[in-house]
Amino acid sequence: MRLLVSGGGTGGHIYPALALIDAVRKKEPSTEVLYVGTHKGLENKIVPDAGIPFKTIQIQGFKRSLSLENFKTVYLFLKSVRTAKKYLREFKPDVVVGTGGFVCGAVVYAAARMGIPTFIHEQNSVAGVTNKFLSHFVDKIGISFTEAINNFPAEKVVFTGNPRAQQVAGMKPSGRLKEYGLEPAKKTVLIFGGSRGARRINEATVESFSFLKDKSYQILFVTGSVHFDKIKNMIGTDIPKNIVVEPYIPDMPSILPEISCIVGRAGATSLAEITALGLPSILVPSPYVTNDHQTHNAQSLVSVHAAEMIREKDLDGRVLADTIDKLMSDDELQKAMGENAKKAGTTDAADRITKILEQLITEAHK
Ligand SMILES: CC(=O)N[C@H]1[C@@H](OP(=O)(O)OP(=O)(O)OC[C@H]2O[C@@H](n3ccc(=O)[nH]c3=O)[C@H](O)[C@@H]2O)O[C@H](CO)[C@@H](O)[C@@H]1O
Repeated sequence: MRLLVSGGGTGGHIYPALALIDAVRKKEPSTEVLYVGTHKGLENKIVPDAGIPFKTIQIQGFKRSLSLENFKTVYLFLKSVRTAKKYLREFKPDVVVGTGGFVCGAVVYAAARMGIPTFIHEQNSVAGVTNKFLSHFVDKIGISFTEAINNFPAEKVVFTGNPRAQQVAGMKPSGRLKEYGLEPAKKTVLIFGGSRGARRINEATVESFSFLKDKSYQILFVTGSVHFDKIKNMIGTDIPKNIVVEPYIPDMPSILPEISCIVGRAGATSLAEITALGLPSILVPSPYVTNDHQTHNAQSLVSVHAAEMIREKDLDGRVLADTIDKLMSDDELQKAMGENAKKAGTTDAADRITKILEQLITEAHK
């Protein structure tokens, strides 16, 4: 298969794409892949680091208010469609996949206009702007929450789940926590604010240190690369012995099976990982995302007693520490929440999507 994938900006759009590429390559080892992103998004580092051929186009998102910048956005969109068409003519993909973010808007739109089979994946319960736009042009749409069907032409929609879930499902503890100076034998709480980190979660975590410093469990606190220096300065040299602070974990799936509880945002790809492994979680949805979709994501787990939710407006060090401690002091509760999380997961998304791509290619050759 010749597979062109585009998606970017944040990890939540990139890791599902990489998981899908991984699955397609496992099934068809001769598959040729090209990934198209921007030089500004996280994909500019994550994709080349994964050894996947990578090309960039320049694009930017629309401002919600009427502004001169929007004229520049339209100009860049039309220019990026031309660049995308050039890449498509050179690479000659059998199928083009978009996993969200502005960049895939231009690439998937260009492919559809050229008559190449197209598929988009929506990770969230409420669709993003790019996927809503693209839904009018693509052949098929994979969703990860049944509610998302309302955002799209129903006849194109297939429930697939998130391919990242399949990648992490069944992974076993590997002892990797040792590399971060943690003790694999101890229970570990992982705190992180999505792929870019979250200022409020970081600040509340630093405030919670004084309440958590003498606990029997340990904490891996991941700040997000851009926040790391500031947080390190805020903490100073007085880091409690049971807490390790890191900017970013490049290979998150390898450490997740050793984690007892996750504290984080409610990004859809993080939730796919949490449910694939059956982990209890404490979720602080970002209030800054389109249509408050992270609260919807979080509620899907809270409603089945798989997660606790703290609204960002209610978050401080004391609330965070108390919520963590309540969960970490109750093995039965951890177990029950973990089991409920696992029941909520779908772990064959990559296989389902691979099958759809194969069908699209077969139909195109008829
Ligand atoms: C602010 C924003 O727009 N967030 C959106 C973004 O979140 P974001 O990019 O934060 O995505 P998610 O929380 O869904 O996923 C984060 C991904 O990054 C990985 N990771 C994270 C930290 C780290 O140190 N190492 C690492 O590998 C996680 O394992 C996970 O695979 O995309 C999601 C999926 O469309 C959306 O639901 C979110 O609302």
